[in-house]
Amino acid sequence: MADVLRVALAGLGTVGGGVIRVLDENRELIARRAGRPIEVVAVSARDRLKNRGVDLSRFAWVDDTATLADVEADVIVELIGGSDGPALALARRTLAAGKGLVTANKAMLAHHGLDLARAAEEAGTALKFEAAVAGGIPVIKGLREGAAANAIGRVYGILNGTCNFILSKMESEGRDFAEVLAEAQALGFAEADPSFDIDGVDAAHKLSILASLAFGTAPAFDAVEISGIRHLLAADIAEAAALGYRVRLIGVAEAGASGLFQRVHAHLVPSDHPLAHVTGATNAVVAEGNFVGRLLFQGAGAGAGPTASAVVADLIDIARGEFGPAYAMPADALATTAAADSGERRGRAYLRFSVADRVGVLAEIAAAMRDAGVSIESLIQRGASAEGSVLVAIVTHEGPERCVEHALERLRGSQSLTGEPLWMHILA
Ligand SMILES: NC(=O)c1ccc[n+]([C@@H]2O[C@H](COP(=O)([O-])OP(=O)(O)OC[C@H]3O[C@@H](n4cnc5c(N)ncnc54)[C@H](O)[C@@H]3O)[C@@H](O)[C@H]2O)c1
Ligand SMILES: N[C@@H](CCO)C(=O)O
Ligand code: NA
Repeated sequence: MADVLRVALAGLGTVGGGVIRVLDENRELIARRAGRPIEVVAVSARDRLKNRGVDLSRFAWVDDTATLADVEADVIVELIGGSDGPALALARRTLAAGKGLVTANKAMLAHHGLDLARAAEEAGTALKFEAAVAGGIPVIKGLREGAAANAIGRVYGILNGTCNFILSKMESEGRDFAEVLAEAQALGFAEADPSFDIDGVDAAHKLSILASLAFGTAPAFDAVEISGIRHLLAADIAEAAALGYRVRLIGVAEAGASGLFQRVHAHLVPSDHPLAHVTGATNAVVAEGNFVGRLLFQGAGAGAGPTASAVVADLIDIARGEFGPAYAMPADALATTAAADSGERRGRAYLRFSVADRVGVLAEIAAAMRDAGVSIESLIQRGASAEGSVLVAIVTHEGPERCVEHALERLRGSQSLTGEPLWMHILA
């Protein structure tokens, strides 16, 4: 083993800048823990002249990011982002050259993780991605190593800091979604395309990685049912609070009778559940193991310091020679599992309708529920808006989700509805 672990770094933005700061500030400690110093030898980003507040003059600069894979380094750290394009080109070239790859890029892993894992195995090198899921929280290590003895029944959690920040602000300040979004973007943890955050795609990228580790299955991003928080109103959050719940965007993966079920959706979380108390950009992941019981991982899911902390932890593992297959078992041993039929799902639902304020509307909604076999637990109707609409919020008893779908189909096109109904699941 060489005396030094040589690192080349692609991408010098929020996370890349953070990695240089962590390696500088904790240099001695990291060298002692890793058994040898970890040295950045070369860097690459789009703009060489940009002031990043760190001294880059000590590193070789590489203009063409893909060729960073060819420099004399042991590990390439990819912090550019994007599922394809320069990040993927660099990742493939790095592994083909037999060098280790550390990445925070959940979009790339969700789409190409299996191929990259195979390439790493063929080359006998490391592919590590602790920073890609829940930033600084060691949840990849937790599932891959700490919980490795368990069959996992379900893994779920708050996987997107931007959405959780928005939902907590809506909750504490009673403001609507659009007002809070700009504030979240200004904080630097939103994705380059913030629709990835608010439409649930980023959380789905992360969920597909967690599910693979938890269930020993090939990552299956296309099988994740995805919806986001764009259509939530401050009134939904207030209704949820009145009913004893908080609203959180939850990614959940669960082994079902017909296959693996994966969904990202706004949920009502009972206010005594640990996830109800996770506020701001914090992330939290729960894993239910058959021997260890319920594990809760919680902490900073985004931001320069926490995310860089996870990147450097991966580098320390590689410096120690401690790495195995990327997904905890060889890529060819990962099962290809069918997506569970969502029609099998049972649960309780929160349904919100914007309706015209006139006679018979409530009866029409109640009839659609009755005819579809949905049992209503509670129903609240609240005040008229300027446009003469009122909000009707319904909580159902537990039952098949398919029945709720049928009820909503019956109401589609109804003159009584003044907007699209909103459906949130209630976390069990
Ligand atoms: N910011 C976070 O909190 C966070 C948390 C977890 C994971 N991530 C992931 O980490 C990665 C980096 O995120 P970030 O927030 O640091 O992004 P960023 O936009 O702050 O930085 C991106 C860097 O990549 C460089 N870059 C962009 N396109 C390039 C190209 N074509 N060629 C060469 N360099 C290019 C930019 O110059 C910049 O230095 C992404 O995959 C992101 O999803 C970010
Ligand atoms: N955009 C992501 C960054 C961390 O992956 C978030 O808001 O959680
Ligand atoms: Na992590």
